[in-house]
Amino acid sequence: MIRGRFISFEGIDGAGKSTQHAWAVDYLRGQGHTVVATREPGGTPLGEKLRALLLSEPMHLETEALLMFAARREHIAEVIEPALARGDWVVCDRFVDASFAYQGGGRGLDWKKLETLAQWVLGDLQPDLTLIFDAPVAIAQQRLHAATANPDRFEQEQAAFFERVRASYLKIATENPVRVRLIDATQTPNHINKILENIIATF
Ligand SMILES: Nc1ncnc2c1ncn2[C@@H]1O[C@H](COP(=O)(O)OP(=O)(O)OP(=O)(O)O)[C@@H](O)[C@H]1O
Ligand SMILES: Cc1cn([C@H]2C[C@H](O)[C@@H](COP(=O)(O)O)O2)c(=O)[nH]c1=O
Repeated sequence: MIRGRFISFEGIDGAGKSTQHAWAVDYLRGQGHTVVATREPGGTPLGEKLRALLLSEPMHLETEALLMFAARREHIAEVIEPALARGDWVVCDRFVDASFAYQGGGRGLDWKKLETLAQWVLGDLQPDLTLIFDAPVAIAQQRLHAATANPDRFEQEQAAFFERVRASYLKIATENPVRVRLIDATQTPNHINKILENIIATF
């Protein structure tokens, strides 16, 4: 059995990542692939319970990081690894880069602690392809405010927090030029669909 493929979608809140994630799942299914559409934090019954806590309850930044990785451990064991072993495509709305960008960049948690957690929880697992949807914070916040009546704990953060998260995503893109593709998310959804089609066809 040929191992499946693993694609993660990343970006600051409101950049338009979930819109493109939904489109890519439909597109890949239309191409005849068996696709597991999933997300983080979440993707398993336990992970979704942790997600509800993470998005609503105030907590220490290290507790936040540990819960993100606890949800991820469950997700990898229960969903991601079995799907890849079956030969399926895993298309995940956020993965480990979000921990570096949000808990590391946004909250200021020591990058080395995150690397230790990532080594423990992921081992050698990495997405085959990561799409980072990049937009200026002001544009992302405008989109978010237009779309969201009840912002969650992360969405309520100030612009300066998202500037740090965005800078971390840009650093991750620069440091991982093979795995990561940076996408200008200020373009129209249709234009971005075409860019994704090209990337998926050639990766
Ligand atoms: N390319 C785009 N141009 C204009 N508006 C967009 C674009 N992509 C998405 N939107 C709109 O912006 C809003 C946020 O989109 P979406 O939920 O995909 O963002 P997100 O990055 O996944 O945010 P979050 O991480 O908070 O879920 C939605 O109303 C969506 O319709
Ligand atoms: C995986 C992961 C996520 N987050 C944050 C980023 C977002 O604000 C929320 C998830 O909400 P979304 O609507 O699904 O984008 O969680 C994080 O801080 N760290 C992580 O590892």
